[in-house]
Amino acid sequence: MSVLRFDNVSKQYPGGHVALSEVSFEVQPGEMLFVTGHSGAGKSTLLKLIHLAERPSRGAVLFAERNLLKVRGRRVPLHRREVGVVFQDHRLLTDRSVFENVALPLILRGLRRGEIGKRVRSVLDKLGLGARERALPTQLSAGEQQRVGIARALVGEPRLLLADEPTGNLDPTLSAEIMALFAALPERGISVLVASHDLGLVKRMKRRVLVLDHGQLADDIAPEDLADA
Ligand SMILES: Nc1ncnc2c1ncn2[C@@H]1O[C@H](COP(=O)(O)OP(=O)(O)OP(=O)(O)O)[C@@H](O)[C@H]1O
Repeated sequence: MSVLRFDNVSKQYPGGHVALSEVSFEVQPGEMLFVTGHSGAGKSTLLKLIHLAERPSRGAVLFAERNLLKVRGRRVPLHRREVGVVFQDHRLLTDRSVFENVALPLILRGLRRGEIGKRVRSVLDKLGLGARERALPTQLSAGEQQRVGIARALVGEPRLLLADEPTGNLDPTLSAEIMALFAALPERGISVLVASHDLGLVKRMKRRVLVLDHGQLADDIAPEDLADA
């Protein structure tokens, strides 16, 4: 069973701009892949359709065989529990501590305090942030801030992690560290889909790459074919 399937998905924004055109692909559980392409190619739009920030104009997006068109109203938050999202600007609450930022998704779910503490500390430890739980985001380095964003996306134990230009603000060393964190997730059964326009970084990771060109899926490159791409 695939974790994600796009069946001939098109997205036309109000105003007429076609951001995605008849895109089809499938992602298996525990697979890590990239989506790349020029600015405006449709990378962010593709991710938005998966976490239901946008809806397709035509075609179907299936998550664990569930057609997301049928996910409406109160079911949207339930769907989002299964999909963690990491943004380039990490979108942390600046007046809340690292612990509180990461705890937020679990508080919204109504989990008990003890359970929240256990889960938040476990994910902070895994990401090397155990000693920083009381810090405010502004007291952290850029790489640490991004790791807090990743911790918040992972604390709910999603099936799929989406990351939109997650290393856009980081230097090459920190980018490589963040990518190594992502690359370790598939062995925990978490699929990872990363949007990035950084071709060098994408190639170094030696994973499957979807290439978007003006909204069309121009290529779907297997890791073994990457050197020739
Ligand atoms: N809300 C919107 N309304 C209208 N057009 C939009 C909207 N969001 C995106 N677009 C357009 O859709 C196209 C695809 O945008 P998208 O953000 O998906 O591209 P991208 O590949 O992520 O680009 P970038 O690398 O610059 O972030 C662009 O031409 C963009 O201007």
